[in-house]
Amino acid sequence: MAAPAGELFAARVGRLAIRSLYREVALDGKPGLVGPTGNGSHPDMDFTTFMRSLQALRGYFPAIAACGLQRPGFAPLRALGIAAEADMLAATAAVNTHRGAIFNLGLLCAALGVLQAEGAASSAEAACAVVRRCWGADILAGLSETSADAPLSHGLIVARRDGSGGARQEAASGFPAALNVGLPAYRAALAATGDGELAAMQALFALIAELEDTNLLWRGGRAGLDYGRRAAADFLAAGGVLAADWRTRAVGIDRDFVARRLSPGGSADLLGITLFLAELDGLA
Ligand SMILES: CC(C)(COP(=O)(O)OP(=O)(O)OC[C@H]1O[C@@H](n2cnc3c(N)ncnc32)[C@H](O[C@H]2O[C@H](COP(=O)(O)OP(=O)(O)OP(=O)(O)O)[C@@H](O)[C@H]2O)[C@@H]1O)[C@@H](O)C(=O)NCCC(=O)NCCS
Ligand SMILES: Nc1ncnc2[nH]cnc12
Repeated sequence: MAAPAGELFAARVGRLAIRSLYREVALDGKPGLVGPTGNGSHPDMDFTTFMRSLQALRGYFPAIAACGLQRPGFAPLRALGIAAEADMLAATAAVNTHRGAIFNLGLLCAALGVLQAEGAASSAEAACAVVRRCWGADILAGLSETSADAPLSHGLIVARRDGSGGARQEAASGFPAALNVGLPAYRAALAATGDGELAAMQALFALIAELEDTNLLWRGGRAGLDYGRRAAADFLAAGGVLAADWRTRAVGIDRDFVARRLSPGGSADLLGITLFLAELDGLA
């Protein structure tokens, strides 16, 4: 018997989510980040840890897309996200690989479910607008909440110390960094080179240059964030991936990030989201 349409839809969304996260981690030479041939500023994880994490999340993205078909409030999405975090931590021996992605990409998968239920076409702009419209207020409420079951995260610590809205602000605002920075950089570099990996690298540097990445803030404070953003902006000003010597420059930035223990983990998550959004037009 054929699977119901909702199940097929959710499975398609889930496959796109996993593929986008795979493309992010498989991109080699990212500064300070884990890739297939290095672990950047992360002694506690490597490429295999990320593969285990992705395997553990295979069921989550279709499940949250299917939940979106019911046009849910925030509470059921949060419950799915918390369960997925537990699955991730069990698969990685308690290393945090995809916390941001579980949250960000989970919300976007649910948004696609809402659009499908409303009979609306899916696009990057429409999916981001659903997240803002349907769940933005509940997401922001979490910024001021702490309790025994919601202990202080690194993001909440830097929110209080440095006044950064972090992952919650980005999601509640409808992912402006992914829509207005990552996606245009990705599309322009893809048009110029025809190479998806080069385009992804350009998008990553564009995101690092602009984002208030709470991982950079957590690891390096305001000076670390400023350093990381300036290094990425200089890379782009020198031509980014269109410059003949871009790989040498990227290797130098990676070396500098590792020497300072800096990791742009939030920008890496938003690259995963950018790659997801780039494939949304026409996903029915
Ligand atoms: C709402 C949550 C995302 C929690 O957010 P919060 O800010 O309170 O908590 P964090 O634990 O800091 O996680 C946020 C992660 O989001 C990524 N991120 C950072 N900046 C941004 C940004 N500006 N925009 C978007 N996303 C951003 C980033 O994720 C990556 O970093 C992870 C590694 O982080 P961490 O362990 O802190 O780093 P290390 O430096 O390695 O630690 P040490 O070695 O020093 O110990 C990595 O996983 C990347 O993903 C931030 O870390 C959400 O998690 C939440 O509330 N969940 C509950 C479930 C829920 O509500 N779900 C809703 C429906 S899905
Ligand atoms: N490739 C990566 N390396 C380190 N942290 C990350 N968070 C998301 N992707 C990451």
